[in-house]
Amino acid sequence: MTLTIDGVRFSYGKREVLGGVSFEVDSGSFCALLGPNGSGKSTLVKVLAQVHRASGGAIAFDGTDASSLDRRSHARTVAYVPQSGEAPFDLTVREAVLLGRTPHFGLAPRAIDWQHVEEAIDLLNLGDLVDRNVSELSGGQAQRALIARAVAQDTPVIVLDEPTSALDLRYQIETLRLVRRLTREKGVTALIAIHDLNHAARYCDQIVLLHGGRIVADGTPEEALRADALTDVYGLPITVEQRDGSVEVRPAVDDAIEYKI
Ligand SMILES: Nc1ncnc2c1ncn2[C@@H]1O[C@H](COP(=O)(O)OP(=O)(O)OP(=O)(O)O)[C@@H](O)[C@H]1O
Repeated sequence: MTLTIDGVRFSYGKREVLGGVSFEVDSGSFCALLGPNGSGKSTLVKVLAQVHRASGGAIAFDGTDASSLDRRSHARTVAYVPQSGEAPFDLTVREAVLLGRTPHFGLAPRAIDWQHVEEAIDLLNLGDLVDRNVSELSGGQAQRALIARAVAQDTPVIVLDEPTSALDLRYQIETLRLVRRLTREKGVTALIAIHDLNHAARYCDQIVLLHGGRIVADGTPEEALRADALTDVYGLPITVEQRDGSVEVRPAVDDAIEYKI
């Protein structure tokens, strides 16, 4: 399913934080949304998840305007992985993952719903934790439960807000590989807000770079990750090299120079 974001604007009160954002993610593509703190990544992901309503522009799924979908149809189209602090705390892991199935069933979950739940639990390696309360989990375990909930939702589009921020290196890589697998094997269209430029370059097909609520680059990792643009956006010298078939981004920081935080 093609995701089209066309001139999306959003303001918190009077302060505009998305100033007309437009890009498209092809069906079955894995797109990284990059940009420094405060550039608008989470806000855009929340607009896509209908947590926030855009003040201008439009979002479409295969040409269907998102605003024409009711809540249930939207939830059958887009799964949202929020940041780990937003986990549903009063539930067990299994119950939290089952929440992902609520757009699909009526009064009670069916066998097919439990099948999706068990598959997602298995994929995220949560088998030992299923009966634990989400509030008792570590940040990374709770983050995996949120990802499992979105996987169980079994939607053609998935949007993830820094899903790897609380994960150790193994689970960062496994999560990125899992999302990429969903794109490759199930044709899911994925958009991930992420800070690690090298992980984005390695696992994603498309990079969208945001700065101050506007897009400054959009393309393949090779096209979008340019040293001059990154240096400008992140405010410190950055070099970009090709290594092992992937783009590698490195800060070229001179420790003698003071950078303002
Ligand atoms: N609930 C809110 N109320 C008011 N302003 C907000 C709110 N949430 C975010 N902002 C502001 O909107 C801007 C964009 O924030 P957003 O969280 O979308 O950025 P981000 O790129 O995801 O940042 P980070 O990398 O730090 O997570 C920031 O200036 C932020 O201060």
